[in-house]
Amino acid sequence: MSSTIRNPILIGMPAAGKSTVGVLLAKQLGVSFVDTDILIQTGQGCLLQEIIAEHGVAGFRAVEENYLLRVPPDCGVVATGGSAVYSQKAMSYLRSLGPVIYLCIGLAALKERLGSLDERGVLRTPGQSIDGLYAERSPLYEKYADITVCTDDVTPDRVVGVLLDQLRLVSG
Ligand SMILES: Nc1ncnc2c1ncn2[C@@H]1O[C@H](COP(=O)(O)OP(=O)(O)O)[C@@H](O)[C@H]1O
Ligand SMILES: O=C(O)C1=C[C@@H](OP(=O)(O)O)[C@@H](O)[C@H](O)C1
Ligand SMILES: [Mg+2]
Repeated sequence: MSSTIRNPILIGMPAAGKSTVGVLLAKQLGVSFVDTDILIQTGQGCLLQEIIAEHGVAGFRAVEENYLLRVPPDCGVVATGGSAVYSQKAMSYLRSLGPVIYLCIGLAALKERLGSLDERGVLRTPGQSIDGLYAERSPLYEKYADITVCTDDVTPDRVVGVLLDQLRLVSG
């Protein structure tokens, strides 16, 4: 790794930009990039939506936890799926690998970016609204965050710039 910054772990709501920003950040740092959604899909040999359809919300969480716990220690930047924070065990493990970065987004901007929750395969209880999901998850993202960066009205490149400044501050 080109600096003392170890394995930044990105968390946040679906469509906050974890996958988009993660790969750009990895390129800037000269390190690898892992998207845990891709780890799950390639490991299971099917799409996330298919896992959710077959095993339900609780089943998907169990599968996801298993893959999060197997993220290798020197993996570079990690983009998690939005539901990663439901596993305290997985979050404790990921926090041991590097700083956890919460990419936050306001509810209005999220609604514009997100589109259909079902098409994106977002985990939720039947009939749960975006507002309900946002209220349920925001405290979890805040609880695990070492660094929080807001992404409303900010381009992905600019988010990476802000993040690099913050990471250098915490890494000394
Ligand atoms: N900072 C940003 N500003 C505007 N659109 C963004 C930004 N970051 C990501 N996007 C767009 O939002 C969508 C979701 O991004 P993605 O990286 O897949 O989010 P996540 O991995 O958090 O679910 C994509 O269409 C992406 O191009
Ligand atoms: O928030 C969620 O419930 C989910 C987010 C997805 O990842 P992104 O956050 O990258 O969209 C993916 O892990 C899965 O479809 C569940
Ligand atoms: Mg993603």
